[in-house]
Amino acid sequence: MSLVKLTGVSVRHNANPVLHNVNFAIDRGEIVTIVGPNGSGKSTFLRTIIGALRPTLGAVSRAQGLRIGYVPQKLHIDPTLPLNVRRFLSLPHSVSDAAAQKALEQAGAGQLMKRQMTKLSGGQFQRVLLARALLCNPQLLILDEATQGLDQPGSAAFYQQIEQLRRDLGCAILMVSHELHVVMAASDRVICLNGHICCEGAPEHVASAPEYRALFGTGTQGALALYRHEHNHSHDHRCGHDHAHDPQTANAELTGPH
Ligand SMILES: Nc1ncnc2c1ncn2[C@@H]1O[C@H](COP(=O)(O)OP(=O)(O)OP(=O)(O)O)[C@@H](O)[C@H]1O
Repeated sequence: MSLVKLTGVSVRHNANPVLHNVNFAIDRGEIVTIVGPNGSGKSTFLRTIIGALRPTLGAVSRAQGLRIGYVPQKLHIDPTLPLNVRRFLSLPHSVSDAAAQKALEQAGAGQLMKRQMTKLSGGQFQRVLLARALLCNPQLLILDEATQGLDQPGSAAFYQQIEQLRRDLGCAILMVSHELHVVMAASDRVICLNGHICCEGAPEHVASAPEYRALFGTGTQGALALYRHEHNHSHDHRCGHDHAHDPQTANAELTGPH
């Protein structure tokens, strides 16, 4: 059974339709990335999955007792507030030193326990948010533009950490990102959202889909290939070559264009 399943889900904000007839499921251990232009409903989609928003039509089902870890798009911390990482991880629920340290290590931030939150770099801050999401030992980890503001090497390192987490913890990962060239290489499946699911499939397939190209142009595919090439050299667990790309085959394998 899927961890979360959306069937015919539509969502309105006030009277405005934001999501229309969305069908989606994520299984254990999968990494799924949502891409889409600004205002296309990505955050609304994630908030519906978490249960923070109710669909106006359709149904959301979750595996019983599902544990979800959520890394938000932004988190503002009052710069005048003295708050170190250890105390931050105990908000709102107190956690042990051992649990806090373990979560930080899983997030690649094992040295940050005593640091002030407001003194962290952008990349360190995101890793602490990730550690906080890991405290519940999630079966599904959800990240909303988690690398906003990081430079490209910082983003690439962050997403490699995500892949490592999937290997170590076996959790499924659902993330939103604009950084297609970095994120797509780490994803099993990419969904292109623009109020509805325009197209979905393996990263290379979506990158060549007409619906995707209409929204994002054609420029990202070269960057994707470049990233994948570099990525393979630094990680010998992946296959060491790129697969020849045939747009016609790719399009044939896409599901659900509307
Ligand atoms: N709480 C709200 N009340 C009213 N309208 C909202 C609310 N939240 C979002 N919207 C509207 O719903 C639409 C989709 O917003 P959403 O934040 O889901 O898009 P997004 O794809 O995540 O955007 P971005 O890439 O800019 O973060 C937008 O038009 C937005 O203005």
